[in-house]
Amino acid sequence: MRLPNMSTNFLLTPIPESSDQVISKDVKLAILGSSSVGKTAMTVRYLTKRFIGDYEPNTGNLYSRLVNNEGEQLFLQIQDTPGYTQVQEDFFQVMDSISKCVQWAEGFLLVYSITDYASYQAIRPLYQHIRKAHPDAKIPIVIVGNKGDLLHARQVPANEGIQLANELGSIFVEISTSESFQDVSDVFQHLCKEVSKLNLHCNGERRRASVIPRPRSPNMQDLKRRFKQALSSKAKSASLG
Ligand SMILES: Nc1nc2c(ncn2[C@@H]2O[C@H](COP(=O)(O)OP(=O)(O)OP(=O)(O)O)[C@@H](O)[C@H]2O)c(=O)[nH]1
Repeated sequence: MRLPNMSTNFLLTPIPESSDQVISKDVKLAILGSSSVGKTAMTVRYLTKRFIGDYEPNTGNLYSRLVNNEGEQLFLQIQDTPGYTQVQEDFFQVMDSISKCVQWAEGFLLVYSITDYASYQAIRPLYQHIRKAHPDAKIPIVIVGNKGDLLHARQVPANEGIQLANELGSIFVEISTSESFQDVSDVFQHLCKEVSKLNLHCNGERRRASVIPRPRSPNMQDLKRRFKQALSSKAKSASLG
């Protein structure tokens, strides 16, 4: 599903044309938070390993990638969402695209900057928005305190992040996107794993692996045997009648 009003930025690894295997799992993640907390930087860091300093304010890009998560191949889509502040002119438009994104995604990164207390305060309403949209589902959510390298400018103590996450029942991690690719990667990988587990659970069946073999052509021996069986039971019922 494409989200309306959102451009698509495909950092796409081509899907291999394997003869007898098809990719079976989609994982749809969304990254939400106030403006300038580092949502785009985090996403690009995860997908390219690089930290790129400056981005245009983002209006909502969808990134797609094939990833390997603990041996399981996933078709990962990450929706980067526009940052919002409650005073901005296009607040309702932004909230509308965030709402669509919240409906669409299966796992969420809620990001604030440790240097911006208001961005921390935006996490709870975003969290409630997600819970409202998915009242019955145990949607995986990770709260991320980003810009952990800017300790001199810290406005949000780490224990406030921990406290909020405990209260909301989600996972919390403080990271620096600029300093650690590994930390960023761990967050995304964790969320992929949780969504993938949940999908298994929700489908009510254990899918054997991330790849499902294409159906094979019918077994001729088996067809002949069943045909014979059908003929003999017909013959029996004719002789009885
Ligand atoms: N020092 C430091 N700067 C960071 C970090 N992560 C992001 N930034 C910087 O923060 C600024 C905002 O980053 P973006 O990724 O554009 O933030 P965003 O949340 O996508 O912002 P919007 O597009 O407005 O929603 C950029 O100048 C980044 O270089 C970090 O971990 N440390």
